[in-house]
Amino acid sequence: MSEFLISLFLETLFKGRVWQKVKQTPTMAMDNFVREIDKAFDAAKGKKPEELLVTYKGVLYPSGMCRPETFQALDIMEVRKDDVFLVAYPKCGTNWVQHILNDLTSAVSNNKEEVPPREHIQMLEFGVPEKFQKIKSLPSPRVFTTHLHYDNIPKAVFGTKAKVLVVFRNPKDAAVSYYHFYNKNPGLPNVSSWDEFFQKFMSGEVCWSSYFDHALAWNEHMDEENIMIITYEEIKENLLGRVKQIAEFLGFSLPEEKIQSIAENATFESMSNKSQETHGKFGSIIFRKGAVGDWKNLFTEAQSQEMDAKFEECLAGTKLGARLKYDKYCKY
Ligand SMILES: Nc1ncnc2c1ncn2[C@@H]1O[C@H](COP(=O)(O)OS(=O)(=O)O)[C@@H](OP(=O)(O)O)[C@H]1O
Repeated sequence: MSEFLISLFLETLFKGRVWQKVKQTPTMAMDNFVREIDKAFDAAKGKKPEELLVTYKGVLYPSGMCRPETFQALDIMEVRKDDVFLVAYPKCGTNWVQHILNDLTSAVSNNKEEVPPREHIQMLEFGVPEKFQKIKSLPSPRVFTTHLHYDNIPKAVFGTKAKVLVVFRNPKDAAVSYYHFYNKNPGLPNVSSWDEFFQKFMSGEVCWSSYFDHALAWNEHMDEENIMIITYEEIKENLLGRVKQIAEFLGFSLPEEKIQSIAENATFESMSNKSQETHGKFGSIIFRKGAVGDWKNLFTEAQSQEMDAKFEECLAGTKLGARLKYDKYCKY
């Protein structure tokens, strides 16, 4: 089949006119995904800063990716008990852990040759509402990702036995990563300086709202059945061990060599080397540095103290606060 016919076919598929079980190679699915992100990237370039954001139920979102109709359709999404949900505040390691989950679920999937173009639709709040129709025919186990606050995740997710993996990162590195993302991503309005962004981050005037509100909500739910919390720093400390732990949480039994190869494919080096292929123009924006402690290059002493005080006020003495190892990762 010519490239033109393949793209026409996938385009039709994505628009919802045809949706059946389709045998695609991973490369076909990925190429289509990359085309879609590149399109979104180029479309955002012509927009005015005020057109780049949309507010839904009091929370800011990038208008190029999120629309009210999709949030409404998401509220009534059908959830399966073997679905896997990855929840992460922006810049806490979403793409990293999504990659691990995709590899783990592919490894246990019986229909390995059928690779649905799931990358289009994995992020719950992105894209068109029609995608929820397509989602219905995806084979299990399906993997979904979201940056949404606990309160905005469909209740059905917690009403089933679906597994929920929640990723957090220390707030100082998350803020720095988010700052660079705001400035390099044409889909978000530029901020004039780190100082300006720091204040926005602290007050929650950023897309998906306040880091601290997200953390406080998860602190209340982290011990519930089918919920597992993991931190960026824990994965960084021991990638192989964490891949194993995630596989156990999902109830997957895989050979040691498979776990090892999934971990090898999930190193920052491996993912950033392939990022052009996997994420198109967003590749170099998402896979920036992949380090712990980059905050020391931007935070002033006063900003560091302000963050320390906020952490003390919100999360010190909490279970999630302890897991974040604030003193180890956020102090000089
Ligand atoms: N494999 C691997 N190892 C280590 N670090 C990694 C990896 N993959 C992504 N990253 C880093 O995660 C940061 C991006 O976070 P997200 O994927 O959550 O971003 S997004 O909100 O979905 O845009 C971003 O962090 P910064 O480099 O600090 O900006 C990425 O570099």
